[in-house]
Amino acid sequence: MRIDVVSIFPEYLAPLELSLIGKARQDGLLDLRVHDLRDFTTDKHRSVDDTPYGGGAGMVMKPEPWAQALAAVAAAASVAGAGEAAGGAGAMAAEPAKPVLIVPSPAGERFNQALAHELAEEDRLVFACGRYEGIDERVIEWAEEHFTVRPMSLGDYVLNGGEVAVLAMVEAIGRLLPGVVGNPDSLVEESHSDGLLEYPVYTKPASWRDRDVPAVLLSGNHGKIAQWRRHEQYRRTAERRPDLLEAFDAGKLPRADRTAF
Ligand SMILES: Nc1ccccc1-c1cnco1
Repeated sequence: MRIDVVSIFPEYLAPLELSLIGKARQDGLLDLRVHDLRDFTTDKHRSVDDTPYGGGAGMVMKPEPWAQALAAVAAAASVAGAGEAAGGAGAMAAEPAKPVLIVPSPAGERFNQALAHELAEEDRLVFACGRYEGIDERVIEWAEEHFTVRPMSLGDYVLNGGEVAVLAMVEAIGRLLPGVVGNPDSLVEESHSDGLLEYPVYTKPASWRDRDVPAVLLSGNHGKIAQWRRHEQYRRTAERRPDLLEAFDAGKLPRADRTAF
């Protein structure tokens, strides 16, 4: 997968050089490139924002630098994509699909684990990090010609820009790519992997500050352990995220199991 990120604070994305995602990049499992929006300005002040039409506080990001940056990214990525799609010299180059352009925004669709899995299937992703009061809306309209545009929110709260959201989304997506996580089994029993919260985990010592590990986990009875873990998932989800449990009430949770909540 190739990921391009455009930001006025490229150094904000430095954490993506670390740990799991950093190693995936070194191993060639993820081609992630960060671009400075100011490199696509033409004035001596490298300005990227201006006052909003209609008045109001704050500044709006100018359209032209974004169009220049996104067009450059689309062109660069499509050259790479076309090469792959062509299957080598001589073959007819297949028209690469339009990259997905994710625009982090409080006004976007809600990002979740299902979307992380969906986006992990894409060949290319482009992230546009807005700042100030946002990006001139005409950029989003123009971008539809070159991208599948998806404004996306991490949740109902306000950030100062899209970079933090990109860090979270790239980690959530990147870790799902083949070969990135050492043991793929560990991706199966995580919170939200099956729509429920994960069960509690314990390690040595078996007794710590007068608190004991649940006896079933020391029993060696794998059927009982699996049953206990599943029950804990439902109990936790009912307690902390009843909204998620609705989907299970509808189809996944046998009624008999509801007696415990
Ligand atoms: N508040 C924001 C401001 C700028 C870019 C993204 C966001 C955002 C994303 N998810 C929640 O908020």
